[in-house]
Parts: sequence; C-alpha cells; structure tokens
Amino acid sequence: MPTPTVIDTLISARWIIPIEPVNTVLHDHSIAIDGERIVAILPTSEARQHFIADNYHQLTDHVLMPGLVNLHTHAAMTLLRGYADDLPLMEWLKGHIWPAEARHVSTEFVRDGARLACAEMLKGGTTCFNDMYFFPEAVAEAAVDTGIRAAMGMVVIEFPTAYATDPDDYLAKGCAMRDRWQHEPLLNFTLAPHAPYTVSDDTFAKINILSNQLDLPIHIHLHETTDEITQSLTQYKQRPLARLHDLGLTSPGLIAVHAVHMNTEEIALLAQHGCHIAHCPASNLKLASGFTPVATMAEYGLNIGIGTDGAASNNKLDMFSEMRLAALLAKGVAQDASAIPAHQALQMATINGARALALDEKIGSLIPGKYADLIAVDLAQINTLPTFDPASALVYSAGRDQVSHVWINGKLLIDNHQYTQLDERTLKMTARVWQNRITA
Ligand SMILES: CSC[C@H]1O[C@@H](n2cnc3c(O)ncnc32)[C@H](O)[C@@H]1O
Ligand SMILES: [Zn+2]
Repeated sequence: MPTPTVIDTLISARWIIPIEPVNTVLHDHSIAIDGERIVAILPTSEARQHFIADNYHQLTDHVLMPGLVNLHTHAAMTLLRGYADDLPLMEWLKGHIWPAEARHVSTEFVRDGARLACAEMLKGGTTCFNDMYFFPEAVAEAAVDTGIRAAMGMVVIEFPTAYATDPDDYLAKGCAMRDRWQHEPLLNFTLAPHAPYTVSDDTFAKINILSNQLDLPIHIHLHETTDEITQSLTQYKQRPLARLHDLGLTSPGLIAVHAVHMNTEEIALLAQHGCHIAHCPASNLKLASGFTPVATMAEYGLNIGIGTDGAASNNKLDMFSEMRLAALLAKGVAQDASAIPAHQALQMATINGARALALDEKIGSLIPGKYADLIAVDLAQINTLPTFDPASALVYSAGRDQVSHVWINGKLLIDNHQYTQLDERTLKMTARVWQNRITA
C-alpha cells in the first residue's frame, strides 16, 4: 500500500453537493484540504487510505457545499436594522436612511457595523460578500479581521458625505483604498456607482475608463423601482439601462443589482453583453419594489446571483432565506412550478455569484485546485427529515442555524456552530452601544 499523504484537513460527509458538475450529489465522500486549497474529493473509504490529516471531521448527517456568495449588501447597515421599516424605497432612503447616515456614518460606524455583518454572514454560511458602502477601508478591515472573503465597492454618489466631497474625491478615495488593500488574499474590488439617479453621465464616463484600466467589475443598483425609470425618462429621455448602454457600461463587468423592472428587450441586451444580475428577493418585497423576472432572465442565459441587500431593508443577512425566496418567487412570477429548481437555486447562491465577481476560477464550487471555501449543513433536524434529496432540503426546508462548520481559504471559522476567532459578547455589546447612540 502507498504511504498516505499528510494534509491539513480531511472532512468526510454523508453528502457533498459540489455544484460543478451541475446537479451532482456525492454520497459518503470526503474532501481533502491542504493549505488554502481543496486537493481531492474521493469516496471516504479511499480518502481514509490516501490521506492522514491533522484535523479530521466526520460529519455523518451533513451535506458539504461551497460557501454562499452574497452578491449585494451594505454590510455596515446592520447598525440600521429595523430603523425604518414598511416604507417604499425613495421614502425610506430620502426620509429616513440618508438623514441617519448623514448623522452617524463614520469610519467607526462602518467598522463596527461591518464586523457585525461579517459575524452574522459567517454563522449563516456566507463565505464571500460583495459590498457597497461609504468608508470601504473600514469594511476591508472588518473583513480581514473576521476572515471572510469579500469584494470592496469603490463607492461613488454625486452628493457630498462625511466620506467624500464630490465624485472625483470618491474615486480618489476608492483607488487609494484599493492600492492599500489589494495584496490581501481574501479581498477583491469593484467600482460601485450607487444608481443611475445619483450618478451623472460625466462620472459614469470616468468610472467606465477606470473599470477598463483596472479590470474591475461595476456594481450598481439598476431598475429597482418604477419611479427610477420614470425619473430617468423625464431627465434623460431614456430608461436607465439604455443610458448606461449608450455610455458603454454594458459588458461582462456589469453587475446589475435588483433589475426588477426589465422588459424582454432589456433582458436580451443584458444577456447579449454578458452582464450579471444580483437578485435581492427579500429587499424587493420589503420595499415593495416588485418582482424580478428571474425565470425569463435564466431562459435568456443571464448569469443571476443572489444578494441580501443591507440589513436595513431585509432585515437579515441570511442567504438560506434568499435562496428559498428566489426559488419560490421565480415559480410564482412565471406561473411555472419547474422554474428555478433546487439545484439551480444553489448554483445562483454560489458559482453564479462567484462568476459575477470574476472569482469562479477560485471559488463557488468544490473542485480540486479551488480555494477551500465550504460549509457543512446538519440535515438531521426535525425540519429537514426525512431527507430524500439534500438539495431540496437545503433550498426548501433548511435554515441558516443548521450551518455547523464554515471553512474559508482552508481555515475553520465556524466549528460546530461556534466562532473560532470572534467573541460574540463583544459583538453584541458594540451593537447595543450603537443602538443607544442612534436613539439618543
Ligand atoms: C453610496 S453607499 C450605498 C448607499 O445605498 C443605500 N441603499 C441601501 N439599500 C439600497 C437600495 O435597495 N437601493 C438604493 N440604495 C440603497 C445606502 O443607504 C447607502 O446610502
Ligand atoms: Zn443595495
């Protein structure tokens, strides 16, 4: 018998859903991890002969799958969770959220809020998030401290805030942030113009040049409400997507967040140019924005990932809830029960998000050579038994509280439902301090 290879971690599980190849469920297999990467996936009987691991996990009732990719959030907005509910987007933003942000947002607010968000996301199986917020340096700091993978938005909005004075200042600060953090292995970057109604043509032109020069995706709220479209028709005599297209922004680098009100021609245009959708079903429902035509988008071959949006409009950062909502809403909207089946919902929450961020060579599926970003979900709970099909259990009946283990870049960050590096008491205390400051 050949000498076994010594590796860092071996995880044996009842099921593995690797996402690639699609619609695959492996039974009684093991994943071998060495350093930051997956080195092998083998039947457990073989893996136990081939490998000796420093850390061995035998997960008899669990499914292993790639970590979830939250394709759109505003992490620091955890500190505004429940601050203004039951309002439509513009009333919510202009009447409540922007005034609160003007009063409170600072480096400290963003660092504390983002840490809370990272902790919430990690516990619920999210291993990568795509952020858009003021003071992205503070989000970067929180992500690096907590060990989560993330894409930092180099945010731009036309009005002055405590963070920046004008669009050039936002862009200069975004570039400085990227220069400072670009060597962090878990950090990635996007350009993040807020929305068509808050960014001018001149600024979009500069963003487009930077995106091409630095090879960065552009992450933007787009066609979120009918008001946005009406306003654009009045001001620019064009729908927002047509305007972005004329400005040269429709490309495989574009991540269109929400994309609720898209007609068939617009869906075809997005697909033709290889753009991506960040579907945020809970936020779209809570702000009463409408129903994204996900099944039609999928038919056109658009790449659709899933996001939570911020905790002030959701009010959870729970990718399990989003996956379920995405699958159910797609069926209801299309009046087709076969729209977005369970495996497709899992792909949306993993590899599709990774693809939108141009990270699909590195994460989003469990393949030897990729970074070891993966989660274990315990299916031996009342609400997931019997388990005829683990993909169905994950999408339609499991909750984020069933995530038992989380590895990112090969590192164990949640071990049997507990943080390995974070102090939950301190996180809770900080949230309460901010609650008092905000209500004072
Ligand atoms: C410029 S930083 C991000 C900015 O976006 C605001 N925001 C949060 N959720 C939404 C949403 O659904 N649509 C539009 N804008 C949103 C957030 O409060 C920040 O001001
Ligand atoms: Zn948003």
